[in-house]
Amino acid sequence: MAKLQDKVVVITGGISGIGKASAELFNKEGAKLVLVDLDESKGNKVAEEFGGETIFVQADVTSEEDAKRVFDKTIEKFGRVDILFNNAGIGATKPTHEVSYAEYRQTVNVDLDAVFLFSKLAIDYFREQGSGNIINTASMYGWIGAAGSAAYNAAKGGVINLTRSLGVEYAKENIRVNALCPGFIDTPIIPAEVKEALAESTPIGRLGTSEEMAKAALFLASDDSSFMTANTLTVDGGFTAQ
Ligand SMILES: NC(=O)C1=CN([C@@H]2O[C@H](COP(=O)(O)OP(=O)(O)OC[C@H]3O[C@@H](n4cnc5c(N)ncnc54)[C@H](O)[C@@H]3O)[C@@H](O)[C@H]2O)C=CC1
Ligand SMILES: CC(=O)C(C)=O
Repeated sequence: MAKLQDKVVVITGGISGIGKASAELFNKEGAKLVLVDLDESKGNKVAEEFGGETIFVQADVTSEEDAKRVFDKTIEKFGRVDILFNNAGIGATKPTHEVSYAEYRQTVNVDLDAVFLFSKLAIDYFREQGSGNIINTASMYGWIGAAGSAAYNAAKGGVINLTRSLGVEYAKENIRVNALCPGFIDTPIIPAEVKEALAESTPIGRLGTSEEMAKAALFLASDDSSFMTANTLTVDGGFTAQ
């Protein structure tokens, strides 16, 4: 039996990197997908590759109006929503003294505030339905300090504790909330010129792949993790143990 048969899954940042690999795996496991991202033509192409049970909704995750439209389209097409994968994100690599307040706000807006916005809207449907599952892509940088990405790290730390708080708050309503905390993964968010150094700094000696993150996300999305909520899954090649 497929692990996500007929489950309706909304994946933000679903057309690149970790989100796209997860969409591919979830699709193989029988899910109906709503891919959410910024680039309309790329999004429609990716959705077409997946076939009839996938739609793409162009949206900026920081916009409340766009977020509401995502759920309206999801209900219009599939009649329900079972899983929300808050995965969209932007990196931020600059010394803090060079970061403007507007840049800080944008990082926190995409990487943290949007997770609250989408979760809140999903929870309304989940409470009505009597079940639901939220997966948030945080980061190992939510656990540790690292130079040059203070806003990003603050946002991801916030995602971890937002996850715990929502998980505790809605556990009795059959709504699970967990976070995936990847280490350095080979996706477009990592600048090409630092990949080798990041691989060397990782105990396993390489970057992780999007496909490896997708398998971890599938664990959180499926009943394989049925007793897990308000918690985190760190998949980092040993980085945070150093
Ligand atoms: N690649 C890595 O080493 C790590 C990535 N992460 C997190 O994984 C998540 C996925 O990132 P990757 O797959 O690595 O990068 P990616 O750049 O391949 O994917 C991120 C996606 O989010 C979308 N996105 C960005 N801003 C958006 C907005 N305002 N509205 C809608 N969509 C938006 C992008 O267009 C892109 O498709 C992010 O939350 C990132 O912070 C966490 C730890 C490590
Ligand atoms: C993007 C990135 O490098 C992490 C660790 O989140």
